[in-house]
Amino acid sequence: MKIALLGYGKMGKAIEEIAANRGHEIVLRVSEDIESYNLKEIEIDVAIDFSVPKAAFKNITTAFKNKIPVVSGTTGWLDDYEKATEICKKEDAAFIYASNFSIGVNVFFELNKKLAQMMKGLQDYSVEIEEIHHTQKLDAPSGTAISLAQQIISENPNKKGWQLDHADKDEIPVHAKRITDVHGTHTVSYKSTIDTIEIMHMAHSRQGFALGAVIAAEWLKDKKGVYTMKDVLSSLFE
Ligand SMILES: NC(=O)C1=CN([C@@H]2O[C@H](COP(=O)(O)OP(=O)(O)OC[C@H]3O[C@@H](n4cnc5c(N)ncnc54)[C@H](O)[C@@H]3O)[C@@H](O)[C@H]2O)C=CC1
Ligand SMILES: O=C(O)C1=N[C@H](C(=O)O)C[C@H](O)C1
Repeated sequence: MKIALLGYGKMGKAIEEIAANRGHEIVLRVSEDIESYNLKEIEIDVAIDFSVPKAAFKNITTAFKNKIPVVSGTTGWLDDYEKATEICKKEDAAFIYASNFSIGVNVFFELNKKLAQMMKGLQDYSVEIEEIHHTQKLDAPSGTAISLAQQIISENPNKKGWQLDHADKDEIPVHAKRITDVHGTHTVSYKSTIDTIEIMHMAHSRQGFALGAVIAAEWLKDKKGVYTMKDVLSSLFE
């Protein structure tokens, strides 16, 4: 598979290594807007975008206009997600976005939904989310923490939204901490005066995110349409 890396930072480099181990070729490494490249001149099977919030939408939709399938893991640009999916469909391209490509986190997402279903009627418990990441991270809270909050909100009619730190009773407080060299730790806690129930995922490196993104790219390569990581991992969750 010929891969274009949109964003060649920490994740771009981790993906390069895993892609090479799986027999793929990196044909383009981009650290600026892809409008400055003539994509028609390069043979690309799939683009993998791990860049910066301000660049993601333009780079992803430029790839769609060149009929290149896109796997995107960039966080912090999701106000434009619906617009991106419309352009994908209009251009008959293919797209997977995930706030977290790690297979472990996708299992954690399923646990989070199940736990939220079980806890929604237990009014003595209050729910909160904590995420910890390295100090270079540009966005807060993390995309993964937002996904976790949205999953709880979908299951629990008493929760209408989320807020960083100080939340009203009908909102979920999300705490974002920045500590050197932490790859990504997410905890969902339900606390009462009697006890605490917690689920936690801790990434030990960037390998899990990178492997998940390459698996998603292999799965998406010959497809059209808009998908999620749950589609990619459907056989795991049957
Ligand atoms: N969905 C997931 O599983 C994961 C998502 N992420 C997200 O991926 C993104 C990148 O993370 P890192 O690699 O750690 O960040 P990084 O800061 O190491 O790399 C970002 C790269 O984007 C490049 N860039 C800047 N402007 C650009 C433009 N206009 N077009 C293309 N590239 C441009 C920068 O030169 C830099 O090399 C972040 O949004 C992060 O939250 C990170 C890990 C896992
Ligand atoms: O920036 C990171 O590093 C990460 N970002 C993603 C997020 O915002 O959820 C995923 C992972 O936690 C690492």
